[in-house]
Amino acid sequence: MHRVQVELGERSYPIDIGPGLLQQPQRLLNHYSHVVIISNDTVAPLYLDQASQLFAHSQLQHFLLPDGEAYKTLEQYERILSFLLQQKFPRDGLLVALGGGVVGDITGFVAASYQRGVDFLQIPTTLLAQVDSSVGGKTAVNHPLGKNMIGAFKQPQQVLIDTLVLTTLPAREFAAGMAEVIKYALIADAAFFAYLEQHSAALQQLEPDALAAVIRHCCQMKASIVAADETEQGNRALLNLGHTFGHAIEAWLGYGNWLHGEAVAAGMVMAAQLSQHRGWLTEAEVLRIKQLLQRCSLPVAPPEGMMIEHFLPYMKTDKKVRAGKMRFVLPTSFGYSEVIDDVDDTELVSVFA
Ligand SMILES: NC(=O)c1ccc[n+]([C@@H]2O[C@H](COP(=O)([O-])OP(=O)(O)OC[C@H]3O[C@@H](n4cnc5c(N)ncnc54)[C@H](O)[C@@H]3O)[C@@H](O)[C@H]2O)c1
Ligand SMILES: O=C(O)C(=O)C[C@@H](O)[C@H](O)[C@H](O)COP(=O)(O)O
Ligand SMILES: [Zn+2]
Repeated sequence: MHRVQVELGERSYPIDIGPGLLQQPQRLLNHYSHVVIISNDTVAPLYLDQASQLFAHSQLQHFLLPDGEAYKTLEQYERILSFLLQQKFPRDGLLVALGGGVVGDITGFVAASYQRGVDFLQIPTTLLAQVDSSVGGKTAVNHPLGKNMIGAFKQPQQVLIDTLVLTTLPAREFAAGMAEVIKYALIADAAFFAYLEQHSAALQQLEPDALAAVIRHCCQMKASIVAADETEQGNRALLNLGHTFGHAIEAWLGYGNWLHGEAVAAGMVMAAQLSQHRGWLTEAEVLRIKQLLQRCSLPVAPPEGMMIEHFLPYMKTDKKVRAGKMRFVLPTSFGYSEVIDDVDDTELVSVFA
């Protein structure tokens, strides 16, 4: 087992990574008298029994959401709150998110707000959730007018990553997780990009050593970024590479039509093309990015029919907007990205017309 620590003073917590952790109750740091596991109707039949064994000494209940990004909504958030209130769930209880990023984000937001905050544990079951969404405390639900627009920062008490659960993950979902993995390489780690080029086939075959190494590396990178900037006042925004475009794609198509990771993949290519336009990346470097994404079965262009005028309304309400100006995370060299605030509509139209 590997442990990565997120250093946030009194809100610090460990991320434990290894095969079979769902069957190791001794890994749990804290014990609670009341526990509610929140999952969905795809993950629960696979892993709810195992996860329940972790809490054999607690009063345990579960709540299942319908599966999908389309249900990361205020309506489902309210359903969970009503359940907790009906069950008289106490303020010193523990909520457990068992699932992918959708379950994690909505459970985290409930944990941030139920009785002004209760403890929660992340048990991420997708690659995307294991390398990204379960770490760092961003929680949210979507709104038709914008992605993740309603939420809070709320750190979990612990993140428990059982790498064996990835054996049941559909290939398309694994690919979506690879988009966030490649994102870390483009933010700050060209050597990691080269590693991914060499190991993308092994990763898709779930080769245990490569998989554990990649999950650990991404968690370490995210833990460092979050420890330095918990609430995104500065460099945490780098984790948004590809998301300014990607979130627009998800919202414009209707949540769930493209997976989050797929939208981020296309968004990272758009960001790279903007960098090429500015002379920060060469054509060959943009091609290298596209080729790795394609080798991971990810899209490298926006959806058919989506033009820059469809992106702009969403991008103008992006959470990175400051003083009315859009800000973009762009690679300023290969394997290094920065937040850029002087991109205007004219440049976007000229690059993506
Ligand atoms: N909070 C953050 O920092 C952060 C970071 C990245 C993404 N996100 C959010 O995460 C969400 C995407 O997460 P996701 O990609 O995990 O999608 P998801 O939660 O929808 O899960 C993907 C699919 O896989 C299924 N599934 C989950 N685990 C499985 C398993 N082990 N075996 C079989 N099926 C399994 C799910 O039921 C679902 O159908 C988006 O809403 C995105 O905005 C948040
Ligand atoms: O943790 C972060 O910070 C991220 O930006 C990680 C992203 O992968 C994630 O999709 C996040 O939810 C996007 O941030 P948002 O603030 O634009 O919702
Ligand atoms: Zn993301």
